[in-house]
Amino acid sequence: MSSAPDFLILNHVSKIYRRSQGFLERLKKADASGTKAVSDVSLTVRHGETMGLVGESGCGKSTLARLVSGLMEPTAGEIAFRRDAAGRTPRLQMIFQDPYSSLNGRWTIEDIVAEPIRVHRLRQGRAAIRARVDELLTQVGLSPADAEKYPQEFSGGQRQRICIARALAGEPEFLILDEPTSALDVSVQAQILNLLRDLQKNLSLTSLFITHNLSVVRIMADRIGVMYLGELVEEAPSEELFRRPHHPYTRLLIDAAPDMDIGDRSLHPIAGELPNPAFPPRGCRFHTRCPFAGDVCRTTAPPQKTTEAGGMFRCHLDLDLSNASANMPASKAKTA
Ligand SMILES: Nc1ncnc2c1ncn2[C@@H]1O[C@H](COP(=O)(O)OP(=O)(O)OP(=O)(O)O)[C@@H](O)[C@H]1O
Repeated sequence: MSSAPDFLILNHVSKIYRRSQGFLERLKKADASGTKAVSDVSLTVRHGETMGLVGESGCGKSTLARLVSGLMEPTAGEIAFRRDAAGRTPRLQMIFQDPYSSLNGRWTIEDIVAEPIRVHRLRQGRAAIRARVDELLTQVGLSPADAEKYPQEFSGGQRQRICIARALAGEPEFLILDEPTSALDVSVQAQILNLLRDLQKNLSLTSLFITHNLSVVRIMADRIGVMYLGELVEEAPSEELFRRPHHPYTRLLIDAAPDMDIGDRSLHPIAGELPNPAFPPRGCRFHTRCPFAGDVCRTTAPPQKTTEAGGMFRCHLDLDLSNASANMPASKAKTA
């Protein structure tokens, strides 16, 4: 386990999106509390570490990212960053999925990348700012000559490089990456992931990396948290999570992940539908799709268990999922 100091701590964080109910919903006795997008999530990110967050669409990953970034307040729980001697929280930047909509088409690349430098007063004077823009463009694999151009003159991968340069321009200590390669072609995806990995190493950034694709997060993250219907169901050092997953959902995500080495593009879907997060199943939220679910899973929320490798999981069962696919309930359940 890393001995680095704690950088970010989430303590029993929840977020409910309230909504007004229609007449029919009241008749059906629908849950008035709204969508529980994030439910009682506790997590620690250490200094210099990349924490990956993975789960299917709708599991609450982006909501968690927005809570951590301060764009939204949690309904319950606390989010605390390590502060420096002056009591300041770390400078934070975000990189989003869609490099098309996140760049202003009327601004030149120079204006876009220079904006955080100006806002945070990181360089003084036009020449110094321009020199820094050139340096950043080079760092992300673009050319200083690109500074004069506009976003629409670039491909998706190049636009994501511009977004990365803009994020780095703010000299962040903490980076939130929300599906930064999901909108890109698979070959471009690999280039951007390589770039991000090099930057992480060279700039020793602490980051939260969000994706629905376990293959991607495996390349990027030191630790991985797996979310299902708003809950963190497993969390472990990356290699450990792949070597010995403890939660059936993690096993299914591993089986669903495309093989990045052979340029596989397809994420094989997981059987069964994700239930509506406004009405999560009783007991273990995953029981409706779990090939191992027993009676206790249908009635009682699973306890949180810790592993020898410094991970945690929430499952009533203690399954050996290291090899067998969870689609085939051949795994040995030691306890039920
Ligand atoms: N502003 C909102 N108002 C109401 N419900 C919302 C809002 N944003 C998200 N939700 C709901 O909260 C749940 C979690 O959404 P969230 O976007 O956090 O998940 P996600 O795992 O990031 O999925 P995706 O990858 O599709 O963005 C979903 O059921 C979603 O419909």
